[in-house]
Amino acid sequence: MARYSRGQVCGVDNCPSRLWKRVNGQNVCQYGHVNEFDIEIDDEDDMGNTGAAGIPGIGDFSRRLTNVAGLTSSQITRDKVDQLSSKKIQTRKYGEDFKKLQAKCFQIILAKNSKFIIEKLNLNKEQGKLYFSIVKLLWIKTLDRHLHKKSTKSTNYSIRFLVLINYLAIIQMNLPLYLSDFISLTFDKKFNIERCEYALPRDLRIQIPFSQLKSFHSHSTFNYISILIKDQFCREIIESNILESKLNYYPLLTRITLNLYLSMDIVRLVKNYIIINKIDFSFKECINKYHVHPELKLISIFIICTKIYFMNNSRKQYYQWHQKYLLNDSKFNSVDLKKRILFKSSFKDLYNWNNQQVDEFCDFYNKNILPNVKIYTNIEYAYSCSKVYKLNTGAEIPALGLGTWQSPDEECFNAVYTALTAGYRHIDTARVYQNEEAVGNAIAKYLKDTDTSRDEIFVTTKLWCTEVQDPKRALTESLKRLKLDYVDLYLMHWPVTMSPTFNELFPKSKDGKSALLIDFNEWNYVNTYKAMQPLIELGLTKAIGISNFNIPKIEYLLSQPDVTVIPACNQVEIHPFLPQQDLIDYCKSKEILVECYSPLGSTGAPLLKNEVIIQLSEKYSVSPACIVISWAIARDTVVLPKSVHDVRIESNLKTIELSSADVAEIDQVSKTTTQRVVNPPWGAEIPAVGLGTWKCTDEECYNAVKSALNSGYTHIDTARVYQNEIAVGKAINDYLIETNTPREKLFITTKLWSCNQIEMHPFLPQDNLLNYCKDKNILIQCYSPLGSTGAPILKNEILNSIALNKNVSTACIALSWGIERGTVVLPKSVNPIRIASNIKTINLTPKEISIISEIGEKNPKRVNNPKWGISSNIFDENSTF
Ligand SMILES: NC(=O)C1=CN([C@@H]2O[C@H](COP(=O)(O)OP(=O)(O)OC[C@H]3O[C@@H](n4cnc5c(N)ncnc54)[C@H](OP(=O)(O)O)[C@@H]3O)[C@@H](O)[C@H]2O)C=CC1
Ligand SMILES: O=C1Nc2ccccc2C1=O
Repeated sequence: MARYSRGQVCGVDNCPSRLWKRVNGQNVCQYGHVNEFDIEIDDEDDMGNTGAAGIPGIGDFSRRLTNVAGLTSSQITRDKVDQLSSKKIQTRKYGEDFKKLQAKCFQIILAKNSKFIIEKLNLNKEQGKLYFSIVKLLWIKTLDRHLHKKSTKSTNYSIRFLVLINYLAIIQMNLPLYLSDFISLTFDKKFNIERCEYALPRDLRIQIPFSQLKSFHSHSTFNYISILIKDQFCREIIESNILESKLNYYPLLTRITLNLYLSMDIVRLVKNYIIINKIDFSFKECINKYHVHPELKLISIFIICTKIYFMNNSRKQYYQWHQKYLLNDSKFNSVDLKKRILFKSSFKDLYNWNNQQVDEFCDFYNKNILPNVKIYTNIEYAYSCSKVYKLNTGAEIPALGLGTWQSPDEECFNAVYTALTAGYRHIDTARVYQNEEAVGNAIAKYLKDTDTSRDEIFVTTKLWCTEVQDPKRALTESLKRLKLDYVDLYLMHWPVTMSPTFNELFPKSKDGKSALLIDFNEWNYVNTYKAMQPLIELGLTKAIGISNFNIPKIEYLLSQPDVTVIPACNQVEIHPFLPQQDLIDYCKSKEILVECYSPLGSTGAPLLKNEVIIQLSEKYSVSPACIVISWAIARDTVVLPKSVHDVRIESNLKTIELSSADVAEIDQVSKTTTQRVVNPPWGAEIPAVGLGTWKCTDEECYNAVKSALNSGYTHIDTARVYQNEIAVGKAINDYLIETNTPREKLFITTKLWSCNQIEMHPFLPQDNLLNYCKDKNILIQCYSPLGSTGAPILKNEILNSIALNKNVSTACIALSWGIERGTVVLPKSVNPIRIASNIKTINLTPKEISIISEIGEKNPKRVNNPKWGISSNIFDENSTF
């Protein structure tokens, strides 16, 4: 029979045995625990220099943690569980057994917890091992005190104690994680501390007496924090182990300042601030009155002072500091210490470290590991955005909200719940997103789960274009889906009216190509807005607003006599590719808050691939999304990033303060890339007859345009090269004001110099080109439809005879021919009578059309052929010049 040999502590069920023997090729301890791993028997050291899987130094304890976590499945462990199960009634009677069981459970959770934190902080293998070593150190110390010393007072291990262990482990390591962050981390739904016994294997769980279950539970964040802070045990640890009853802020402050490579001037600044303002850092304060944790207090003051410091110094200094910080010092030779910690130190060493050694370790950690820790969102710079604006109603609106377009039901539910849990207080949805129900369910669940009051969350929905004629019914139905009594903001989604229906969201025109729109005169956005105004009084919404409105539309809306409520918001597409500064300035002047939709460039988030954005994200060590979102916040606009991924939802909430130079740099991005991503195919209409304006003086042009508009033209054609855009613009604007006509009733064309509007008239029918363009769905606009100066077309005998026959003018025949062929004609005239008559066209028979076309087919005549000074003819079909 094999003899027992002395080895490392077994650790399974906190078994203290060090005696091992080999049974059937496995190591079995004196109490029957089997260990699957190779154990160095006769190793004097508890941890030894040999660990699991051949990793030197650190590992055995981790292995023990994982062993008990049920991640291995040795037969003996199973037998032991069976044995416990069969004796469960008896086991429950024994307080001491329960204490051990609890300790074991906590150890399991601690292992899971630690793994979670390693994952969350994205620590690499080496960093993870270091982290584990500190957790182990604290855990063993605790076990030692509470279990092995067998104090007469019965000590239950509660979940708050366990959490505290992890937190203390973290602050010991100087990880950039503070109490509030940590607590929210523990409340992350991936790490469900509320019912943490469910983290245990079932067999173990059933061992917990019902009367003790509550020690595994926690109820609300608030309770949780207060218990955490009040708990006698925690106080003991805080006071005796980690910090004094009053935070000695000076070393911590110096350390932070040095770690961040900041000037020691900041230490002086903070110190003066603390002295002048008599800031108290005692823990008692925070324990008794639930004040801010002293560390957090210090950090806040530190941040404020650093900001003041940089504000009062040159920008250059800030850049120099930032470069230094980013570069870090790679020169620090740490090999020895690193070796010592990783390879030479045993558990015993760690256990016996004095304060100086722990400090040394922390310094090493800070200087060599921390700066390399690539945390997705830089906790040191990025903070959960808590900015709010005041609406013109007096209500507050959180600057950052969750977008939900293209978030299908189930994903949407998760996204909204995750967002609210992460701290979002603003959700944007719309009737047309077809997810109001999911949004409502998530909000309802969150409010119930967390006992949060409805008025803490800002909810926006939008009126869809098919329902604009009955906004009261539309909103009532939205509220039903949202399970809310009111929304905080109700927006007119688009200044567009579609054929009214509550059953279909996208009724199409007969050809199926475009949305089925209602004529502007029949119902337009002014009617819609007026119908929305009473919704506030009815209590269905706290505010109303608009979306997708440009300046002329807002101007027109506000100029209407019965528009009495200034829209609270205008939600429009804004991102660095489409900054719309003019619109923002205009809205600000009218006290309308701008909300930016598609802030990342919508589907596929194209903004995040932009070079300027990427460079800035590297400079600030944050994600590109953080830069784009922070830019919107810096411009005092609301921003609505959408995501259905938890990690993105959480990180999108964290914003940074960009320097004004960087904001200005992002403002310039649109100079190289301009892009509107949301442009629904509403299918704009183009009036078949437009007024041509080439070759007339400013005065003639002004009068001609005015006269044309007064006689019913809604289409005016001009061009940069006609040098009359100012006159055309003045005539149009005067007309709009005088007749109170909205801008969108008119169709205005201008041309980039060298555009491809073509010469086309009966002398130059260009059938090939016409058919080619028709095939490609390109609309032809005919310039010189009467043959330009002198109108030679009007002298043509064939045209004259047809005109005579039909009792109309020859001009009418030439223009009607153009329209019948599906082209736009642009006759120019400065004579009011001619202008008025040119808009009147008639139908021609196919025969008449082909007779007219034959005029030019036989002998085409071009009247406009500028001398470009090149050898080839620009109109030659074989020339690609
Ligand atoms: N009033 C209006 O007419 C309009 C309003 N809106 C509103 O604005 C909101 C936002 O606009 P939207 O067009 O959705 O687009 P966004 O600009 O918010 O971009 C969303 C896209 O970016 C991805 N994404 C989100 N966060 C990140 C990240 N951190 N890193 C990488 N990719 C990321 C998302 O993917 P994933 O989800 O897979 O994470 C999704 O593909 C809408 O959801 C809607 O509420 C939008 C358009 C029009
Ligand atoms: O919210 C919207 N997002 C969109 C994207 C494309 C077209 C229309 C819309 C919306 O109305």
